[in-house]
Amino acid sequence: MEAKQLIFQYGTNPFIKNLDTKIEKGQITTIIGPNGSGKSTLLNLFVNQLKPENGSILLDGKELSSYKQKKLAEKIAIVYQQNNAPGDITVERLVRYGRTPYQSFFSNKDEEEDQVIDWALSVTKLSELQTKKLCELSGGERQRAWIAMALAQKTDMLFLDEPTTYLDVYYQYEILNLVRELNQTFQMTILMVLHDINQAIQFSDNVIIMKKGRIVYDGPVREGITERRIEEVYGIKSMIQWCEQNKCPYMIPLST
Ligand SMILES: Nc1ncnc2c1ncn2[C@@H]1O[C@H](COP(=O)(O)OP(=O)(O)OP(=O)(O)O)[C@@H](O)[C@H]1O
Repeated sequence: MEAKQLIFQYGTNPFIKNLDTKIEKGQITTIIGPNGSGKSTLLNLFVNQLKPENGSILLDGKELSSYKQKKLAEKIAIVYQQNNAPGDITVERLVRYGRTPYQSFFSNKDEEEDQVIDWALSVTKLSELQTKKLCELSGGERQRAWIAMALAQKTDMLFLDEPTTYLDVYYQYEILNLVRELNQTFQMTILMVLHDINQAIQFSDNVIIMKKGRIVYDGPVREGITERRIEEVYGIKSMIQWCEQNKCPYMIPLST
């Protein structure tokens, strides 16, 4: 997936100007940046929820805007930070909604549909909870249910907008480990927005760093996150250290 010379504006002032980027197939790309830098805007442009003023977004070499909504839903699944559904809906029913793009008058056999639902529930470790209502789940379980629904769409690409917000550190890592597993086991292309820089380092191949609607860095995560760039983008001093156990760098914000 590729964005070329993208221009987008809210109201009259262009917010995103001549933005170019490429989302690498089969990799995990994370968008980071301060509040209001344009992370969700970019993600929403990539799923055709927002329309650019100019420039193009290509998906498999074809203009994103030329895809019918149903066809696009067979290619990209998205999990938002806050998802809405009636609390009394069961997990199984929610996950079944993920099959909507595939439903037609000549519907697939029920068995095939059930197999996909079972697969999505099992990957997200929700098989035992499938008869529970959403309102009876913990925050982490609920987020997994939304991911299961997205998986039921059977897409190659999974986009997530701040999937760990409102979760404690245990569930944050549970979700991020699941995302990594989906990437490694099923070669899903992942694009997500995260706030936590250390989680971005730990779980991504590539990072897009945004500030005020433009891309400051776009490339391999470990090369992109430097003390200098953290200061330039977030305005804070920091120290990047090496964690032997995780075999990856981590960023410590400094208080002065
Ligand atoms: N619907 C809208 N109408 C007008 N301006 C908007 C709208 N949505 C977002 N903006 C503005 O666009 C800018 C980018 O917003 P966006 O939500 O993409 O940032 P973000 O990096 O995802 O922020 P956060 O980290 O706070 O979620 C902000 O200045 C925001 O106020």
